[in-house]
Amino acid sequence: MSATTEPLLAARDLVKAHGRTDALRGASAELHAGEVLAVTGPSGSGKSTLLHCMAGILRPDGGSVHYEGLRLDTCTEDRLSALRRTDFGVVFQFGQLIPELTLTDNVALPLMLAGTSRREARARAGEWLGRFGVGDRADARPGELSGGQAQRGALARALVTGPRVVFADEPTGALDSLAGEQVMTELVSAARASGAAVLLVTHDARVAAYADREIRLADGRAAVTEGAV
Ligand SMILES: Nc1ncnc2c1ncn2[C@@H]1O[C@H](COP(=O)(O)OP(=O)(O)OP(=O)(O)O)[C@@H](O)[C@H]1O
Repeated sequence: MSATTEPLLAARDLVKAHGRTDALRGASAELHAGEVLAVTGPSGSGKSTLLHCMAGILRPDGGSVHYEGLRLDTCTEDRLSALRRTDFGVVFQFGQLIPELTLTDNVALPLMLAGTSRREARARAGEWLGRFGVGDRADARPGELSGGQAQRGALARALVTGPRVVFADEPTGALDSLAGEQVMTELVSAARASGAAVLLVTHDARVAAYADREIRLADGRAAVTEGAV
């Protein structure tokens, strides 16, 4: 990863308050194409807020977020929604699969929202579920799955559209350490195989060790110089 290439996604001097709490106070981060970047730091340091601002889920109060040529922090909701459907995938701590839908339909949904036919979307969902080792659970609903199986389904849902960036917020936070290691290994290898960059928020050094690079937040801004993990 050359430091001279333009970042794919760049947050600069972000400021964001939640009510009276200053969650970000001048946080900056750059994500390059194809890299896995860990954002670490203690509880409350602003990691999730930074991820949400960089994913266009939250609008910062100050600073900027650039994704390729686009200013995410000022672009329209419609443009942001379209981008989140096509270019971004998200995985959260508790998979957040839709409980009423089967695993296949959960994974097929982002494709269908992007205009793919149901039949084609379900076929591609099935391939991704197989790739993540949960093909045999395709017809199960989330409530019938183990935490690790549900999280693999969430990974499949995040990657099925071929995103350029996967945002993963404590993706192993609800899993035991073995399941967590498996999910991290699968996330990183699937992202590398498809060329997606990963912005990984974690407070766990073992999870951060899967990243190419780490930035550490403290009190809403970068605490130390960026460096290799
Ligand atoms: N929706 C909200 N409403 C009010 N305060 C919030 C909200 N979300 C976050 N905060 C506060 O903003 C600060 C930063 O929170 P954030 O979740 O970004 O930190 P974090 O580093 O991801 O923490 P954790 O590791 O505990 O998830 C914290 O003080 C938190 O309590």
